Amino acid sequence: MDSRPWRSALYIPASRPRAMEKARGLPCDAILFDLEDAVAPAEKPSARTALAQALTAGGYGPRARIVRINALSTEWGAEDLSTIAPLSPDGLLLPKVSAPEELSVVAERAPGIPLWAMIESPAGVLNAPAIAAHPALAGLVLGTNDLAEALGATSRAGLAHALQATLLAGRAAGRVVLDGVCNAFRDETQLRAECAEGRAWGFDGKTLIHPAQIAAANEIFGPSPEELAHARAVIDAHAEAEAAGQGVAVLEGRIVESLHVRAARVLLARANAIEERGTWAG
Ligand SMILES: CC(C)(COP(=O)(O)OP(=O)(O)OC[C@H]1O[C@@H](n2cnc3c(N)ncnc32)[C@H](O)[C@@H]1OP(=O)(O)O)[C@@H](O)C(=O)NCCC(=O)NCCSC(=O)C[C@H](O)C(=O)O
Ligand SMILES: [Mg+2]
Repeated sequence: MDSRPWRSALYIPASRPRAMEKARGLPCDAILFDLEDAVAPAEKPSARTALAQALTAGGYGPRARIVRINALSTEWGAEDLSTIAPLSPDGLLLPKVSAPEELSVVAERAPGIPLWAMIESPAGVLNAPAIAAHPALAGLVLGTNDLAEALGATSRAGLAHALQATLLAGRAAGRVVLDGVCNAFRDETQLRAECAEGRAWGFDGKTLIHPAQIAAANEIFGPSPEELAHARAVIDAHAEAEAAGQGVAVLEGRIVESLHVRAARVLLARANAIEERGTWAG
């Protein structure tokens, strides 16, 4: 079982060297180095070079280093791929994926590198099951800004069906699925509400745009002390029932079956993986 946490995935425009430097000390689970929409056309070549230097220099510790390249249909995509793939990032994030064939083209040119797909168009959502099932795919990332524009949605509620359909597709294929960003990066209340909703729906974590958003995402997508205590109690109660020859236990007025024990073990394993990250020093 892979217990790697994905609570917080921070976008960093590769055109911001100070931000790429700062990320070496930030407690996010993943860094999404961006060569796409956060980088202006005139800055694309210099951002690509700066990112290659940052990846070569290293120092990102246990944070997953995922690079969002420009689509291969753009004038920058091919060079992004040929520059970044040899540096063995932990993943390549492809924007605006609408069909699994787009993954195959990249997988052929970057064999062995896990691919991530941004689902941020109506076609992407409708084809999410086939995209999620692609053998090179590690995870799906919701692009709620592009999706809202394409759908004409003016609230997160208007995106709910698309978000949940993507989550369903990702889960059916056993992939990591990350929620979209909260644009109001100084609004802690809105961020916490989105994180709580995303976690309740089943997302593994949230994509972020500012370091100030990391703590809330880590807290809300990570197991709470109460959840951990409950998980241990579930395991103990089930073990006691089993020792007494019963298949089902009762804890605090609720039944506990083996599926609850499985879920409790997953939670404890994730908590251990988070703890093992220790101090987050580079
Ligand atoms: C939103 C920002 C432009 C704000 O930047 P700024 O005004 O510089 O913020 P601060 O002054 O508060 O910064 C404080 C310090 O934090 C560092 N910083 C800021 N942002 C980041 C970051 N993302 N990663 C790492 N470090 C960061 C600053 O350098 C300051 O450091 P220090 O010098 O030590 O004080 C900016 O946050 C930003 O550019 N964010 C990322 C925007 C982005 O990537 N957007 C694209 C992805 S969102 C998207 O498109 C998803 C999807 O495709 C969709 O369709 O939805
Ligand atoms: Mg987008």
